[in-house]
Amino acid sequence: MKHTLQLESISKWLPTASKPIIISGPCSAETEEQTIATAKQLAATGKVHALRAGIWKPRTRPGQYEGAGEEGLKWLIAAKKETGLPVTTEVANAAHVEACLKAGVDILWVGARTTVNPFSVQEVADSLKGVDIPVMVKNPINPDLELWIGALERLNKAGLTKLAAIHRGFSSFEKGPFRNAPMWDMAIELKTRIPELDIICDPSHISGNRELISFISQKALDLDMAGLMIESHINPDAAWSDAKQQVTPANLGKIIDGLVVRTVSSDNKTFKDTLSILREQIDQLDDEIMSKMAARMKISEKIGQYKKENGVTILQVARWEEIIQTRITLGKAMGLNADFTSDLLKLIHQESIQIQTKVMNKVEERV
Ligand SMILES: O=C(O)C(=O)C[C@]1(C(=O)O)C=C[C@@H](O)C=C1
Repeated sequence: MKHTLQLESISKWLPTASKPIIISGPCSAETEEQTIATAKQLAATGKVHALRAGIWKPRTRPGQYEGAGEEGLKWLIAAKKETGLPVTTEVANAAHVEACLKAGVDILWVGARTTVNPFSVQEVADSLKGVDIPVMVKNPINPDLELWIGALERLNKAGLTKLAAIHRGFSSFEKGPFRNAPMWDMAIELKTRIPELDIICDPSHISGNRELISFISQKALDLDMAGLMIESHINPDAAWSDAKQQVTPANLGKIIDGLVVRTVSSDNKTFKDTLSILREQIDQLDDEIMSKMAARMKISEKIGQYKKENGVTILQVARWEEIIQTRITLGKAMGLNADFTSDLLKLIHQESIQIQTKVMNKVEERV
């Protein structure tokens, strides 16, 4: 589906920010002192472009710290006055939006648990009609790209053009090394479909663990994301929410210093020439892969016809097992990753079955 969003890039609405844009601050604004002290230390690093803090916290189970509420907005604005940093917080309904606009919050974000619900997103969008404020939209907790895009569209339809997406990873029942599975292909697909949309990565929520923040951040920058939203706290271990994933402002500075910022292209002539030679080689190989693939499918079609005439089933589990095992071994010997070979073969098998299904169901024309 084609998506036409009217967008203004972050460089227009955070003019002081150079790539990567860094948004940082505590998971939750806990007290006025903690909010202002964190903001001051962040500003002192000279590396942060906006201050974040959660005021209303959607928690999985009741009984956890659910945020300071409207009172916290005052602390955020006080921190802005002290540091000059624009401030941003999460909104989930019209009342939150109204309170933020009244207080003078600069940027809003819609959280993952809100993006999943079109009613809530619509409520936020409606309450922002006629207001010119940047809004960042976190991915929904479930890996549904259409829902993510749909939320951006709802806001865009309400007249908001200063939009960005935040990639914070996806919830899953199976627990992997990350708190939220990054599913990078989802962010890549979003960027491919809407190239003019800036994406900010939230390595704190993806990792759930401060040790992995550098790794995730670097990966995000190498996928050409516009910036990072990283949680920080003056005393992370004592944080009232998400303690394990927060870093001190000083450590945030170190993480940022350690990142390699690469550009999408280079003006270096040797680089350009070499890249174009290598790309030609890839074009050539892709041509060969495609024609081999087409030839393979033709044979599959013939097998389908032959099976049809002999009343034999399409699926041949033993043969397929044999193909998987031999090709994985072969691929490994050639330096190919076993998962890659297996995924590729699965796709080929699906298509092959599809082709044979068509053959089987084709009604022969009578002459
Ligand atoms: O060997 C066959 O019987 C085929 O139909 C070919 C093929 C394949 O594409 O390799 C397709 C379906 C079967 O499950 C197994 C293998």
